[in-house]
Amino acid sequence: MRSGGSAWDARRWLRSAGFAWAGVRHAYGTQANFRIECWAALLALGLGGWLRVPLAPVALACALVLSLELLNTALEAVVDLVSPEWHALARVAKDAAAAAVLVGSAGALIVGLSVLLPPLLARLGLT
Ligand SMILES: Nc1ncnc2c1ncn2[C@@H]1O[C@H](COP(=O)(O)OP(=O)(O)OP(=O)(O)O)[C@@H](O)[C@H]1O
Repeated sequence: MRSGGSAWDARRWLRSAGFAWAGVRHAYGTQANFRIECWAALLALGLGGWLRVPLAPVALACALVLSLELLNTALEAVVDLVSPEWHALARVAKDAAAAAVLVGSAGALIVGLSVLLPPLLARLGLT
C-alpha cells in the first residue's frame, strides 16, 4: 500500500491543473474568439450578479462555449500537425469543430437572453 497518497495526489492534481492553465493561456493568446468569449462570459456573469438572477445557467452556458472553443483549438492544432497540407478530411474535422462552437454559442445566447433580458429590461424600466 502507498503511504502519503493524498499529498502525492494533490501534487499530481496541481501539476495537471498547471498544464490545463497553460492550455487556457495558449488559447487566450492565440485565439481572438476565445478572448471575446472570455470577456463576454465575465460580462454575462457580472450582469447576472447585478440583476440578482440565478447564476448557474449563465455559468453553465459560458463554460460550455469556452470548453468547446478550447476543444476547437486543440483539434485545429492536431489537424495542423497531422495534415499541414490541404486535405478533405482535415477540412471536415475543422469545419465540424467550428460548427460545434457555433451551435454551443447559439444555445448559450438563448440561455443568456432568456435569463438576463427580462430582468434587465425591468431594471431599466422598459417593461
Ligand atoms: N489542412 C486543411 N485542409 C483542408 N481545409 C483546411 C485545412 N486547414 C484549414 N482548412 C479550412 O479552412 C478553414 C479555416 O481553417 P483555420 O485553421 O484557419 O481555422 P480558423 O477557424 O480560421 O482558425 P483560427 O481560429 O486559428 O483563426 C477550416 O474550417 C477548413 O474549412
